[in-house]
Amino acid sequence: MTPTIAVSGLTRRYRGHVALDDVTVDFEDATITGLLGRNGAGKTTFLRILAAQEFPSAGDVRVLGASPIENDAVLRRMVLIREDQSYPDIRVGHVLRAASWFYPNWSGELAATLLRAFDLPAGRPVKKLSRGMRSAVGIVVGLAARAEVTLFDEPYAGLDAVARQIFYDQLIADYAEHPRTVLLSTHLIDEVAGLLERVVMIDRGRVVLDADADTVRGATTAVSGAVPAVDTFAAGRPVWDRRTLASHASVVVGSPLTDGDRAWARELNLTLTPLSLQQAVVHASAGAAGERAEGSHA
Ligand SMILES: Nc1ncnc2c1ncn2[C@@H]1O[C@H](COP(=O)(O)OP(=O)(O)OP(=O)(O)O)[C@@H](O)[C@H]1O
Repeated sequence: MTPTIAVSGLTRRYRGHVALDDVTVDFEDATITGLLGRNGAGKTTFLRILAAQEFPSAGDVRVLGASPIENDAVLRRMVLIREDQSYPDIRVGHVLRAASWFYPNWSGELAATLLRAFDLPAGRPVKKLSRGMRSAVGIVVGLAARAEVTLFDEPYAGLDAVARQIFYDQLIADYAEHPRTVLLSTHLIDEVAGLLERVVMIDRGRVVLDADADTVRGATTAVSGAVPAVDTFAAGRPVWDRRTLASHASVVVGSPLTDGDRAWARELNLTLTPLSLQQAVVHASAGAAGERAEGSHA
């Protein structure tokens, strides 16, 4: 089956700087993927290229089977909501009406529900809204568009914790009824961990981790105890972090543990602590980057 988004060899250079470096990645239909990475990693550039708001220096991008560039038929089936989304000087209700004309799957009912949930005044000019309220308008458009490809780039600037939870709840509820390909770029990994089915981490323009979210979670465990016991247990496993304090050691093991491993850890008096998705992703990407560096030296 053709993937909803197919990216191959994508590179984006800005003068001397490489923002995306030979990225090859696919996204299937009906998946919520977290697009993760540090500041300046290349996430926004990647999403903007998918939405044809930015152009590749090299490589190929297909969205819904075609190039999105100047392709109205594709662009109407995708939505990109950005953190710094700007709107013309019109009222909230007009923004929603314009969006309803553009997006063929637009749900007026969902837009009305979201407007109420975020307590947004339809008659107020967007320019007079607070920063968080402006973000909420973006989220209303992004969800009510029900676009087959839904891209959110850190969409919650200024949104308080309650409003962010409304966003997550509404996204998951509407996605359950109308599955689509969702990419969510975020730094709040643990906050969205429950939503994510897949994580793709970009580091300095390259994909350093692409995995099922549950696999990443299940594959990373902190193991701590007496130094010799920890070292015995960790021998032969991928170790992504190691700290020692006097006779105590703590390592992050980056491979899944079997029941036998757990029983052995108990015998060795070790403490096993599963990592949160955020911690797991940080270690997994550092591990992957390390392997990449070793590979390049080989
Ligand atoms: N128009 C541009 N001109 C020059 N450099 C750019 C341009 N747009 C992006 N870059 C550079 O490309 C790199 C990737 O930027 P990008 O905005 O994609 O990162 P990001 O992962 O979204 O970061 P953040 O999490 O901080 O939003 C950065 O080094 C940035 O400075």
